[in-house]
Parts: sequence; structure tokens; C-alpha cells
Amino acid sequence: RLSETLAITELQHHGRSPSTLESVMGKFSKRDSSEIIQPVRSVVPIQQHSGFLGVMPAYLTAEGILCTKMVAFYQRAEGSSLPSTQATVLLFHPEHGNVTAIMDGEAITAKRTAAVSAISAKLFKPALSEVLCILGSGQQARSHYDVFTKLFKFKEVRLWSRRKEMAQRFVNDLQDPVTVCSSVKEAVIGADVIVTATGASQPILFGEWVKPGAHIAAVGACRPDWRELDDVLMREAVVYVDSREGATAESGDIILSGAEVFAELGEVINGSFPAQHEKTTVFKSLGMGIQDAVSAKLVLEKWNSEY
Ligand SMILES: NC(=O)C1=CN([C@@H]2O[C@H](COP(=O)(O)OP(=O)(O)OC[C@H]3O[C@@H](n4cnc5c(N)ncnc54)[C@H](O)[C@@H]3O)[C@@H](O)[C@H]2O)C=CC1
Ligand SMILES: O=C(O)C1=NCCCC1
Repeated sequence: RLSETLAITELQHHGRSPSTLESVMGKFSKRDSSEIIQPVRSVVPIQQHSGFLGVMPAYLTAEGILCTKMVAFYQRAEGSSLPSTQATVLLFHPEHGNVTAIMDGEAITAKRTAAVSAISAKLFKPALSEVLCILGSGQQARSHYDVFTKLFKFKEVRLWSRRKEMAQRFVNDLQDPVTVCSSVKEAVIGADVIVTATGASQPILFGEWVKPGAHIAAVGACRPDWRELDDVLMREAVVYVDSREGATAESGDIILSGAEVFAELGEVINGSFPAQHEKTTVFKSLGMGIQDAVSAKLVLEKWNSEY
């Protein structure tokens, strides 16, 4: 329950200093193994049941965090009572190797992913961003809605989900107005920031609909043969990723489109690559163990301070 209350502001900016997430992603992109060790996620595909099990270890020396997340993602039938993403996070004592905490990883996964997408939006969205569009109405859609509307000011928020009643249900829980759209095209035309957070395995977002200069935070399609974005969009946009190795191993949108990766988010944070916010940009997110590690540490610190 504590991880559900993990404030996004703790993952995001604290005044002027860079957030924990930004600072570790910057460090990761320096590839200094004395600072951070984070192999590409180990994945066991469960083809028979349209899912996979992933193991995501990370060691951050300066932060004193040794962690692994185990995550199962299963494509579910609409309305299933089981969540698609289920996860457990383990923290270890870096000096002795004993387990110091076992925590539920669902809320951490939802919140840290949205926080990282928000960092991408902060860096890459057009200067005048009035319309936010979210595709999908599941856990990630909700966490992205919460973070994006908290951190940025949009004049209009649009939502599309493959079953309109699910989008309607999502909107009914909210206090602020959100337009439910009947098609992806209707939802994205003219949008400045687009979040794709679906379980799709074929493209649902097509470059011809996307406003030039828009920013897309692409969160779904995390298998080498799954897609959310079409070839046109992938080839025309400037493509940023969380990890180059992760993207080349896991992202169908990158592998199958042949799109070139321009930079990692961490490389932009470090100043070694520019944020081309005047161009159409895609941030292809796959998720990283270091993001879970720093989030879990925040949860544990909160626990220790409160109990
Ligand atoms: N980049 C990252 O770090 C992370 C990515 N993910 C990915 O984000 C996506 C969403 O995850 P959750 O919100 O946890 O799942 P969820 O099951 O809560 O939501 C999935 C949404 O996608 C929609 N959807 C499913 N199949 C679809 C299809 N074929 N076409 C269009 N819409 C479809 C569903 O209607 C639902 O609105 C998944 O692809 C998951 O793998 C999840 C966790 C972290
Ligand atoms: O980073 C994660 O956690 C996940 N990424 C892709 C989908 C499953 C969970």
C-alpha cells in the first residue's frame, strides 16, 4: 500500500536539483560499470498464454541499492479481473546480500514508467503543448494521466480505448473533463503530446495522423515482434530510448521498422545529445531495473520513517 502512495514528486523534480530518476538515467548512459550495473532484462516468453516473465536486476553503487524486479506481463481479455502487469521487487543489502525488503511492484511499475515518460515530455514536447492524447485505458494510461495532468497544463485531454465503455469508465472516475474519442485518428489529430499505453501487438498509431512536432511517449509493445507505432512514424521521428541495448533487443517498433535510435534519454540529460523538441519525437520506453531500484528505495525509506 505504501508504494501506491509513492509521490510522483519524489520521482520527479525537487526544486532545482535533478530528480533521482533523471540522475540515475544520466549515470546509466555514461556506461561506467563502477557506478551502475544493469543488464538487459532476461525474458522468458510464455507464448502459449500471450505473456512473458522478465527479471530486471540492477546495482547502483553510490546509491547503495541492489535490487531486482520480477515482472509478468500477460495480454488479457478486456475486462479481465487480473492485472496485465504483475510485479514483485526485492531489495538486498549490497554489502551482505541478504534481502531487506520484498514489495509489490505494480504501483512502482505504473508510477516510475509514467514519471520517466514525463521526463521525456518535459524535454521533447513542443513549446506550446495544448492537447494531450492517451491511447489505452489500463494501469499505465491511468498513471500517465495522473502525472501528465499534474505536471503540465493542457487545454484539452483526449482518451481512446479499443472498447469505448472502458474509456468511459476511466473518465467517469476523474474530476476534470476528458474527451472520449471513437477512433485513434480522431484522438490524435492535432495532439501535441501522445501517450501510447496499450497491449497492442500491431501498429495502432500511424505517422500520417501525427501533428508535425508532436511528442509521443510510447510505453507499450515491449516484445521484438509487437508494435504500437507504424514504420512511417518510426522513420520520420527523432527516436529516443531509455536504453539502446534494451531497445535493440526488445522493441518491435525499432527492430521491425529499422528506425535509427538518435539518443538515450540519459544522454540528453547528460548534455551529450540535444533534445530536438522542434521535431516530431518518439520516446520508446521499455522500462529499466534502475528505475525500479530507486523507486523501491524511496518506498523503503518512507516505510522506515513512518513505522
Ligand atoms: N515501458 C515500460 O516501462 C512499461 C510498459 N508496459 C507496457 O504498457 C502497456 C500497458 O500496460 P498496462 O497498462 O499495465 O496494461 P493494462 O492491461 O492495464 O492496459 C492495457 C490497455 O491496452 C488496451 N489494449 C490491449 N490490447 C490492445 C490492442 N490489441 N489494441 C489496442 N488496445 C489494446 C486495453 O484495452 C487496455 O486499455 C503494455 O504493453 C505493457 O507491456 C507496462 C509496464 C512498464
Ligand atoms: O519495465 C517493466 O517493468 C515492464 N516493461 C515492459 C512490460 C512489462 C513491464
